[in-house]
Amino acid sequence: MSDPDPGDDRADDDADPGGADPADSTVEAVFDAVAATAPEIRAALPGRRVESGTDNPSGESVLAGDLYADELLGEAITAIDGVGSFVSEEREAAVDAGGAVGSDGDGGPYAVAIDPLDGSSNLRSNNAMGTVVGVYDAPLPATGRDLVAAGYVLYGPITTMVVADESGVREEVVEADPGGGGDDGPAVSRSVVEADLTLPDHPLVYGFGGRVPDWPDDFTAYAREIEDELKLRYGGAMVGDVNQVLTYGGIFAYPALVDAPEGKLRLSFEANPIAYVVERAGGAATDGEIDILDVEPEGVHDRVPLYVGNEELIERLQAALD
Ligand SMILES: O=P(O)(O)OC[C@H]1O[C@](O)(COP(=O)(O)O)[C@@H](O)[C@@H]1O
Ligand SMILES: [Mg+2]
Ligand SMILES: [Mg+2]
Repeated sequence: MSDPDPGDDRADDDADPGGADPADSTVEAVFDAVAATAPEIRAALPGRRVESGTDNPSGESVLAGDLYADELLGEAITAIDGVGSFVSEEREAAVDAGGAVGSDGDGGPYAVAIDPLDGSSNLRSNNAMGTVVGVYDAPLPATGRDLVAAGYVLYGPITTMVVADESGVREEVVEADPGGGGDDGPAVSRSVVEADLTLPDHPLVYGFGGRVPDWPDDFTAYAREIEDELKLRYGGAMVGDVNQVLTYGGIFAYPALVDAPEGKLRLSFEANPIAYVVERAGGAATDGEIDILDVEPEGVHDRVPLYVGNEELIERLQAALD
């Protein structure tokens, strides 16, 4: 990962691995590819707000926008040297991208897991959504402890990309470069707007998914306390709701539900990458009992309850669910 310089404009084609650790240059290339496709995905959304007619492996209806983002990201990420496998919320099986994942002693080839469009039901209502990315140094399914980097793009009024690795968390603004990219594909301009993103100490906001009558009693009791202390900010896209927590401090949850104890969000594509980002930013993440990053998956499409935010709020939550 390059040393982020606040305010420094970066072009998608200026990543120079030089003498850097080859594993790090792969991570860099993954986020270069994600940034490069973001303006294209955004530009393609207006005509893709309709059902595609298919369901994904989680049994959810797939929109044309989900499929388009999946195709574009799949092409860009599988083309990267050092990526051995590509796994998507929208695909049943991993795509072999060449190279046995985790076979290099010092890192890589990596497995890249994506949620191409997170919160895509917001396409119809024109609200925020995003793309979630996890870079694992192990074949999937794996625990979040095998993540070497994770991040997300947020398609809000502006497009931002948050990237976390061992060294910390940064936020960039990503824009289509009007100069175009020529034969190398689309060019983007990237500015680091926050080089060391950390959760504010004093929490302000909360957002909890699912229907209140479907919440277990212990979570409902916790939520009643939180409602007295923080402001509700829930937009129906995990990426947007978590970004509010990272910006203002607080807690986001898609809890275990009475009839769905595993909640809604997917461990490999959503919960692990988001937990990694929030923990690197100084926060905490749990499934209600243990750190999300320690949850052992049985399959790549496993779901898990997710609670992330300021450490003190997550500790209280765990005590409330005991
Ligand atoms: O509509 P609900 O039940 O509030 O669910 C919202 C949650 O579902 C999701 O949209 C699931 O993600 P996908 O859109 O990628 O399936 C999350 O982003 C969000 O937190
Ligand atoms: Mg999602
Ligand atoms: Mg999705």
